Amino acid sequence: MKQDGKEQKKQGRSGKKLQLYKPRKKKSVEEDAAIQYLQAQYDKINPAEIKSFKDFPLSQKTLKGLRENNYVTPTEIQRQAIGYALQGKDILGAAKTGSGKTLAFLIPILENLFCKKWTRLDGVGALVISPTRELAYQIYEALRKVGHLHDFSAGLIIGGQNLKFERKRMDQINILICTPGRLLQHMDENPLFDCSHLQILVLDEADRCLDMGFETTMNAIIENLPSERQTLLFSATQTKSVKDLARLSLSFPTYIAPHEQAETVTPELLQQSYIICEIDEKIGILWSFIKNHLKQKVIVFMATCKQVKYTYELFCKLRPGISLLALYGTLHQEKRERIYNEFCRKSNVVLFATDLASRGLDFPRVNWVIQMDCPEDVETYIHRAGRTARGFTGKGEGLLMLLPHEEKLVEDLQKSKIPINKIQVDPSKVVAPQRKIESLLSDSTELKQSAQRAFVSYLKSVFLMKNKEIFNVQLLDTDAYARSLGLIVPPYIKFLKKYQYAQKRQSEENENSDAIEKLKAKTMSDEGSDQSEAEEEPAVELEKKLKKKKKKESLIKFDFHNDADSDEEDFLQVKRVDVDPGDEPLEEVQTSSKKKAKPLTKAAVAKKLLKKKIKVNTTVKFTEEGEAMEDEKRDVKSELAKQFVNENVGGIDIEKAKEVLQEEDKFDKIRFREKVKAKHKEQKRKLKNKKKEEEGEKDDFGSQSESDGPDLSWLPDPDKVYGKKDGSDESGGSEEGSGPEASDHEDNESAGSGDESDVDQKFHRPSKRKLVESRGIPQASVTPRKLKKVQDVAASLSVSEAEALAMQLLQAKR
Ligand SMILES: Nc1ncnc2c1ncn2[C@@H]1O[C@H](COP(=O)(O)OP(=O)(O)OP(=O)(O)O)[C@@H](O)[C@H]1O
Repeated sequence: MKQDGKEQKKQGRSGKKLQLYKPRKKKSVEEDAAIQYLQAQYDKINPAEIKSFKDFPLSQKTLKGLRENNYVTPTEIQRQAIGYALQGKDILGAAKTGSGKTLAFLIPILENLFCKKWTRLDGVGALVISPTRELAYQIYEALRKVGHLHDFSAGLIIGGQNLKFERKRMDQINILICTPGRLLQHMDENPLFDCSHLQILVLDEADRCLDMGFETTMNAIIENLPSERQTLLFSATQTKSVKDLARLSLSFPTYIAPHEQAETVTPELLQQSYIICEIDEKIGILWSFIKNHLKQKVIVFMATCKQVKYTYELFCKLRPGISLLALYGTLHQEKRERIYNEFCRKSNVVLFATDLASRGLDFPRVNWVIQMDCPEDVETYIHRAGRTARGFTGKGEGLLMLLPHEEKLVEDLQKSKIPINKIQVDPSKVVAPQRKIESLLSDSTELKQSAQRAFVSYLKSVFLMKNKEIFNVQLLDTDAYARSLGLIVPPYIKFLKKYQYAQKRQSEENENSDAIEKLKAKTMSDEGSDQSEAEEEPAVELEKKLKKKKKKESLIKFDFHNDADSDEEDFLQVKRVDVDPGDEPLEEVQTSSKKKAKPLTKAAVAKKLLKKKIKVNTTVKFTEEGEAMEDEKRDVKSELAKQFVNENVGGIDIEKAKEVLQEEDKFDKIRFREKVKAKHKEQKRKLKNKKKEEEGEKDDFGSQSESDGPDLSWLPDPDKVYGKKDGSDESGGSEEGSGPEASDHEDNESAGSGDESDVDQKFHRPSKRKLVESRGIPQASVTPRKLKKVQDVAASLSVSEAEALAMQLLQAKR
């Protein structure tokens, strides 16, 4: 059927072809004859009889191409697979790494298209899909070398290249080598892309192409391909999954695994060993290894791009004395190609790489493969290790670094027929450039950030691994790992904290549900006896409470969009899950979201204080106007203390501090004495005021101030006029006149004197001293203001009035 469709197509275009191309009648007759002969031989192929490529019924162009590249004797997989492939069978090919699987599918492709007289105008006849760009490039190069004598056009369609350029040429390509993503892009977007006449589909590293990572892409690609085609699957770790094979709709595939009965699944000349070390020893061991293998070609595999990037940057700065290269997925395509070619070319070089370089890449003469981080599974180990000891005679060594709890992997390796031996590291030969790394990091923020990223990405990769028996992030000494990378302060591992928190919650929930179960069980067992309803309540109640708690918790779930590894800031979003909004108040959510706000650490507080230049443990008092008052106690007075404060040196000099305190003590004593004096003065003043007040209350004239009321100092001194009554009057001063007796008399007087008594009460009673002064003391000694008052009052009263007033006063006194 395939053949028929092809023939029809060719006939339909034949007229056009003759006009465009030179007639090649003679040549085509010869070719037809050759093709017929070859095709007739296909059924007779016996792999056991094949000694060289010549023994296969191959076209002269292919044989010449092989010869030119020194391919004379086919490898085991080539011997067994090529015959079946030429017969048009679907193949599942599994063979050790470096055993020549590439030629095992390239030769059948060339022969298939040759026999079908495929031309440029026939479009895509063969499709080879590879999981990585580098591998696709390598296959393309191998095809160009072996198939250059054929007239087919070949194209490499991988990501990171010029899409427009590829688009225009897609309709002219006969053999297409591609990666899944880019192929699907052309299938979806490029109207010129047509693979409806595809003859052969090849999946190199088939198990990888069909695994979870490429599942949807591959499914979409397969849907676009004609179902009538030959399919060849090759890998060192071939899939036998019925599901995978069903996806590809293989028709009775032939399983070819020449090494299935072999003692080992890895190349015979590959010497494999492993060491057990602590996580913080890895960098030192790697550094020492490189320093001891300066004349070798080494590949170092790590778990993540960020680790590769950091180790490369760090080791470049440490200058080990050998070329260093790094190959990982996030590099620009051009750079990836340059590094790939450079590593192929050089002989004394170290390549740090991710698993991007673990499959299929055929770097020549690699001496060592170091697996610095535990491989995900046995398959990954096989592919990584297989980058050395390739081809017929290739030798090589592999070293696997494992953490103590990762040693379980060795059992799996040995079960999978991988001969691996444990070796010990000679500690005397391990020199970790720890100090140098730390100083490099302190000098370069970029390098430090790179280290932080490497740290987090490694932990995350461990966390995401499926095999939890081997990969357990909880068992890692993260602080030690951070230190080994040169990070004195280990970065915050957000995703891990989140996970630990979730786990804690889970265990709490489990405990609670256990408690419920126990209570329920108890209730059930007691049911036979006299069990009241009230006694059943605890289990039910507890369950209800837990349900309520769960509901509350579901309200306050947060969605951390950007995870630990992301360099962006946190973005918190409240996510309400399966909750009836009527059940719980909104406040609940809000308060909880506040609680979830970033915790204020002591370090953060200290930073804030430093930034705002706030002195801790100090009290600042403010006036009512809001002005800061100086704290006298904290003011230093002595010169020595001032000097001490200004020096502001870290640490405490006890002796000097003592001297300063003694000096300050003197000033403190003076200050204290002054304070006591002031206090006494104040007390005296208060007492005086109090007395004055009391006096004022009892005073007939209602005023204590000498200046306030009318001054009657001009009146004659009653003592002088009437003689002294007793000695106490004089000694008591002005206050003596306001005794209890006087007040009694005043009361009586006021009762009988009518208006006059009212007038009396308005005037201040002058002190005896003033009365004396107004008479005897020269006027110059009286203050001008008082003098004026005296004059004013004197002027306002007539002599008789004044005398009457004086008499009244004297009577009252008596
Ligand atoms: N018949 C041969 N004679 C000599 N050298 C060969 C032959 N076939 C392949 N080689 C060489 O062996 C090396 C490994 O071949 P190839 O890359 O095809 O191995 P592979 O089985 O695909 O390995 P992997 O599983 O790692 O992809 C290549 O350098 C290739 O040139």
